[in-house]
Amino acid sequence: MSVYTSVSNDDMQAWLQRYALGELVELKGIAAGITNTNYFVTTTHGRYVLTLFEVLQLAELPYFLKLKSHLSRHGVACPAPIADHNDQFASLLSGKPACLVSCLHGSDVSAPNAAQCRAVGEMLAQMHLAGATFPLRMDNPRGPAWWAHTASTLYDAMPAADAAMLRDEIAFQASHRFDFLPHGVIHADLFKDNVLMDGDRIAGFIDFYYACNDILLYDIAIAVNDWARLPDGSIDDTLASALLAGYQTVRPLSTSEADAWPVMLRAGALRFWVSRLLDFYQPASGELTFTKDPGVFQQLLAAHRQRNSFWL
Ligand SMILES: Nc1ncnc2c1ncn2[C@@H]1O[C@H](COP(=O)(O)OP(=O)(O)OP(=O)(O)O)[C@@H](O)[C@H]1O
Ligand SMILES: N[C@@H](CCO)C(=O)O
Repeated sequence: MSVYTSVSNDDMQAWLQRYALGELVELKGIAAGITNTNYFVTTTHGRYVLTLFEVLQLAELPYFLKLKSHLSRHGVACPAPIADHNDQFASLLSGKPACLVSCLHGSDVSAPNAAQCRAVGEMLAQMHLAGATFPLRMDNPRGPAWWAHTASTLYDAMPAADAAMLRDEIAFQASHRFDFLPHGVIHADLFKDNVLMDGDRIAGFIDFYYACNDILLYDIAIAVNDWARLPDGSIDDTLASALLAGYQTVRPLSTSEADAWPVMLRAGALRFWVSRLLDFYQPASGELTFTKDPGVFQQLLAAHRQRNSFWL
């Protein structure tokens, strides 16, 4: 149960007075989720999701909440943050930065079908277009400088063959930069558990807390690496093609983007191999996150490195 911070009904009712949302009817902890504490909040006006941020600080939230607000205002399926009477999206509750967002009707899927992958691709492209008018900027905190530095702290702890592969891929990526490709706001973590589906329709993208400015194609690669990945670590070409086809109904890829695709898939796999290795070898103190298997992304990266033909 990921309710790390408890909120009493009295505290919630008092905090709700900051909003034009009526009176508290029910407060129910959400079991899913790893990083933050989430509750369903029912008031006399409707149903919302309360997030208490366990890691991010109050001052770090405006970029992410303003982005969600911008995207939602542009019709991208994602929760809309609710502003309080001070026109703020976040304030402290039970000692933690907290916000309320609209509640979506959907749930995440673990084994998506092609129609769902197509819908994800289409919505991702809509998000990329809508992001073009978002005025704030955020550098990618987990880009090439981060993975190179992080890997340097891990090599000694890793089996020699794995460390050699990691070194080799980091050198490969350093010699294949695509900074000339279209950039914009990317989600950067659009895994299956960060999309709520309502049948084959997207109810909403969630968890924008790695969103940043980076290469748009990289965002597609991250999504394909999770949405089309089979339990054995290989990529299902039908699902990958469906996601890319959906994307291209909205934003067709250029020849330069198509040429960069195999390298970008490797970059997406590398980024999550490194973050999972970091969690595995150097778990943060006061650990709230559950370690996910780094081997999955090493396996995927190895498959991408061996493959000669791709879907673009
Ligand atoms: N706006 C929303 N509408 C409906 N349900 C939501 C909404 N936001 C979150 N949820 C539900 O809460 C669960 C946990 O949310 P989320 O995955 O964002 O948790 P987290 O701990 O903040 O992030 P993570 O698990 O990625 O570290 C989701 O799987 C979903 O079931
Ligand atoms: N989606 C990430 C975790 C959150 O960043 C992973 O599966 O490693």
